[in-house]
Amino acid sequence: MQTIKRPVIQVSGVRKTYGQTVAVDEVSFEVEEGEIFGLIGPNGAGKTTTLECIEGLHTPDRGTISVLGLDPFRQVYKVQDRIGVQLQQAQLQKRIKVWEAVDLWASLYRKKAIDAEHLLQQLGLTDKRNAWFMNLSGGQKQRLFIALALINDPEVVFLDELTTGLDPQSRRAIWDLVRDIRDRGKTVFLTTHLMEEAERLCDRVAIIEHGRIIDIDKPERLIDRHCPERTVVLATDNTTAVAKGVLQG
Ligand SMILES: Nc1ncnc2c1ncn2[C@@H]1O[C@H](COP(=O)(O)OP(=O)(O)OP(=O)(O)O)[C@@H](O)[C@H]1O
Repeated sequence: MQTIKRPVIQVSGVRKTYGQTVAVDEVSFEVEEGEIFGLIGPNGAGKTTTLECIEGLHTPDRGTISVLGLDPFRQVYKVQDRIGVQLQQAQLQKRIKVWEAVDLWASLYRKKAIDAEHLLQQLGLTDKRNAWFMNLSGGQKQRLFIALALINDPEVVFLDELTTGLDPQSRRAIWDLVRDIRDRGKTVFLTTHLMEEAERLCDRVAIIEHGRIIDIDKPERLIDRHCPERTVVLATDNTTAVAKGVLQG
């Protein structure tokens, strides 16, 4: 018997503009409990704007968003307790130590945080607990961001361009960690511009271009439809092959 999964994120007819710029328009999709859902598109397509509307950081001009049955903008505190959000590099001080960052983040939540030492161990950061943030490698920084996003034991985790700039080995290590998060029953929503990342990691993917969703499906079906030749080109960071067609237009 097939289990019916409940949608944990519902986005319906969302439009968001910045002055004259229409960042996203008529965006609709649902993310099911326990899946890794990817939003893929080229630079400027509207990925971050969509993500930030779902996180409650922006209010859409039009349309509705529900996260775990709550309005992420009006019920921001209730939602924040139940979601984990990946930070961007510039949001951590250079001279904060790994354990201090984890301790600080744990203190921001009303509910009891999960065991920080265990979390650092799971993410391979125990040896780095006394290191300054600025002295971590790119992959270690991203692992720390994942640790911070998991500190409140969230039901839904949001990751924005998590592996951009990482070498292939670090990227694969991060993918394993993201799969672990899903396998522990959490829902993951991520943005990427790498088709390879979407293909290897995501259960379902939405393609966004010029602010509009053009297709949603399992990655292998999207590749069949949108890049049947599977022509590959080098991505902007020169490390990963991406499928032409989806990202190159
Ligand atoms: N705060 C802002 N003010 C004005 N325009 C913005 C703002 N944020 C985003 N935009 C514009 O909205 C559009 C969508 O941007 P967004 O950052 O959502 O795209 P993206 O797909 O995440 O791009 P990237 O992959 O480069 O991060 C772009 O044209 C961008 O220039």
